[in-house]
Amino acid sequence: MTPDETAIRNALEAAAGDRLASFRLGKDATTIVLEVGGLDQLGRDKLEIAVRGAVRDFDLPPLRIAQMAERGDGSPPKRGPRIIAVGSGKGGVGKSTVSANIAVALARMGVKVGLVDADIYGPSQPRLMASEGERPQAKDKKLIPVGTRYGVPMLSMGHLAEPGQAIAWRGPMAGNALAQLIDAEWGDVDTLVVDLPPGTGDVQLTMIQRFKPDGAVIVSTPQDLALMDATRAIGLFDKAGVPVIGVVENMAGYVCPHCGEESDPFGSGGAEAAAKTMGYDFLGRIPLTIDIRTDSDAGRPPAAGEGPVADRFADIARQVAEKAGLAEAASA
Ligand SMILES: Nc1ncnc2c1ncn2[C@@H]1O[C@H](COP(=O)(O)OP(=O)(O)OP(=O)(O)O)[C@@H](O)[C@H]1O
Repeated sequence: MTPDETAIRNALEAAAGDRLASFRLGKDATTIVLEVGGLDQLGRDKLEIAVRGAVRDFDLPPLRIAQMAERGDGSPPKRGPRIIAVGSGKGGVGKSTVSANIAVALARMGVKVGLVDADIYGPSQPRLMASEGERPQAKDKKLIPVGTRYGVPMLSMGHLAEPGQAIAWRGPMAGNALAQLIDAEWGDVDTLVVDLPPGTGDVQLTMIQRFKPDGAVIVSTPQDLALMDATRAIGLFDKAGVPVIGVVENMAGYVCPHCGEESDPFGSGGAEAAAKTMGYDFLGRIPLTIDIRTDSDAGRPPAAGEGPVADRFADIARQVAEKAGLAEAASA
């Protein structure tokens, strides 16, 4: 395979995921076969558009795209655990903190949940879940998730990179590494909480299209700017046909470490109002507290403990479970 062909294949895989049945670069034609079983017409059209877009910048002989429906019965393709994606419009709003704590709270409810840190720019889950420095083993070319003391097996881009090394993933490379994290040996895990990279660019869109999350949770701070960004994040999931489970407002209200009084230096309620205006569910509000930061930095997710913050995460997780149909999974 020439290097060019590898690049084209990577781009195709990033766009089509396991829907790419075959690809052949001939002299007179570029033949791409897509597996479209279980997709409706709109889904098929979107897939083809994504594939055409992915190879647009390559100088190729004319494209010949064939669609085949091996699973012609309309059943969805066989896949692993269901995916709950956690996204945000911009960085630093606490998306990773909220993802980790939702996963821990779900595990406490009895959901068989795993955590994937897809944040290629700054993977922080190993620190949050006290699994820094772990290296996942592999079996039959599949990664085996790292166990954590919170009953949530996990995999992170941070586990794949050397500690302290900056990660400069290019799109297709990131897509392939992420695929390894999701398509891992998850055992009896039936739900994956996936902490997406912050923002709403192409990397995020490609990931969402490729891994087709079953639902999305949006994390936002109360500030206006963050809210506008959150709106963009919602738009991104809408565009990809991923149902938005709801919005979590983080860093809402400051809880004084001395007297426990809650004040609102950045305002609060903005995310709730915006979510409701747009017709999305509001899942809850997490205050800004020193304890959340210090405990998180020390690898102790507040949701694993007791107290008001743990209760709030439990409440958010309960709603996520209900809305994503995980409750039956937990009680089954
Ligand atoms: N409710 C909170 N109270 C206090 N500190 C918080 C809260 N939520 C998050 N933090 C702190 O804010 C910082 C950023 O949080 P986090 O890494 O979860 O954000 P993120 O949106 O995932 O960021 P990034 O874009 O870097 O991935 C961390 O130091 C975290 O401990």
